[in-house]
Amino acid sequence: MEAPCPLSAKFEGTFAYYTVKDRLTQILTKVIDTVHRNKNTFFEAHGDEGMEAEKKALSFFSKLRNELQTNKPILPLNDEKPDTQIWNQYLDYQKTLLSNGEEPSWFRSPWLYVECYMYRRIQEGMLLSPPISEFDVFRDVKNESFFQSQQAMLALCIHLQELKGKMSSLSNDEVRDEIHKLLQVSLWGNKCDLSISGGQDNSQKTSVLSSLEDFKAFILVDDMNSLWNILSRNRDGNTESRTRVDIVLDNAGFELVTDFVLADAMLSLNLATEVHFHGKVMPWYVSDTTKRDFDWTIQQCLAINNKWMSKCGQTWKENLKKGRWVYHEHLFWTLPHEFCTMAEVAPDLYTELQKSDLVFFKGDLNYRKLTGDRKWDFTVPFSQALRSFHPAPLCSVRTLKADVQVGLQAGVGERLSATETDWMISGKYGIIQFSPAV
Ligand SMILES: O=P(O)(O)OC[C@H]1O[C@](O)(CO)[C@@H](O)[C@@H]1O
Ligand SMILES: [Mn+2]
Repeated sequence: MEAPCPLSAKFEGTFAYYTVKDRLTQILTKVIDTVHRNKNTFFEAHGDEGMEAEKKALSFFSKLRNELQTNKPILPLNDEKPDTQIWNQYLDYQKTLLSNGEEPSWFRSPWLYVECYMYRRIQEGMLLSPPISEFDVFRDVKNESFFQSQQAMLALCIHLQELKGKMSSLSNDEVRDEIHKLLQVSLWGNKCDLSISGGQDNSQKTSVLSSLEDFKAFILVDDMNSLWNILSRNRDGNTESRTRVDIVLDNAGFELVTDFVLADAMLSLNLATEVHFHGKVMPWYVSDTTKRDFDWTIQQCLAINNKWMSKCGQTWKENLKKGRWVYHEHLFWTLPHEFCTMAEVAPDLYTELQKSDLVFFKGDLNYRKLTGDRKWDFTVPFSQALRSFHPAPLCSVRTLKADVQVGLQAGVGERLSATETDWMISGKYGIIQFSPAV
């Protein structure tokens, strides 16, 4: 079967249209404010050169915002990074999809492409403004969101330490229930992204643990039992066996801490022997995790004046040191490509994922890339929408913030659409959706 067409702002009135029209502009405006607000920092670090660079970056971003608002053609990139050519080739490819000499543009091209492109252009703007090129324009909001959700993180860290304290006395069923709880925490942690909120505070203020039962009704696809079948193998099996779990990370802040807690529990409860994390090589979709965010978060937890949380930070640091946790970077995660092209575009990454026993894909954007961000029917099987992307058994853990969803039972999507117009974009609903390797 042919894949349906990609979502795009050319369909007026859709969420894609609204995102390109309003939310992306709002995010660019925030970027401009942030660069401006950091003027003194640039001056202190680089003197007049820093001031010049700030001006340069500001004029770049204002021009970019204008291109977006006036639906200008998508331009090739002008920097010299390992992915520059790939982006420019992708633009050429997008051109081949159009007829009548039409050019790829913000409101006509696929939403996934233009939205990713905006973040890559922000990166280009910084790269072309030395000496402030390394400045992460989203750093301040990411840090802020970490501090805003500290109470919720603390509750989680206490829960984890208590769990570890009693784990030797837990039955298999109890271990399963505990890991299912932490999976759900990691799912609802995905509500906290700063892209859907246009960069506004969207942090978790209360403990999610106590609300899990109430939230259960909002999990539209619950494949947790399939995950347990994989994870419990290590626990039942002989001590020689290895179980590698990969987590393709999404947002820093509260969500990242939920992922750390899940990863820690999987190791502690003997469900996994190693956890591999995959982060972004550049600031991405406002709150996505970069290496700096990853290290910074662990460091913050470690240094905090609270014994439960600092114990967590300490363990996580040791896990990294001992190779039980491994951090990976790959530029494929910040390309506009659907994941079904990974084997061709990034064969090394595909091979890496093939080594895994279970790959978690956190968040909405990963789901859009898994399914190609296309207008699939709600009941199309997940494995079909993946279109031959099957490096390993995989699982999407995502709250719905974009209008793409597959693998629902017949009638569910229609029933929700009839009663709640925003069910696909509000973040209220979630999925834990599994696909075995085929
Ligand atoms: O952090 P997540 O869960 O990938 O969400 C990113 C957000 O950005 C979008 O991709 C569009 O701005 C939404 O679909 C989603 O709300
Ligand atoms: Mn994100």
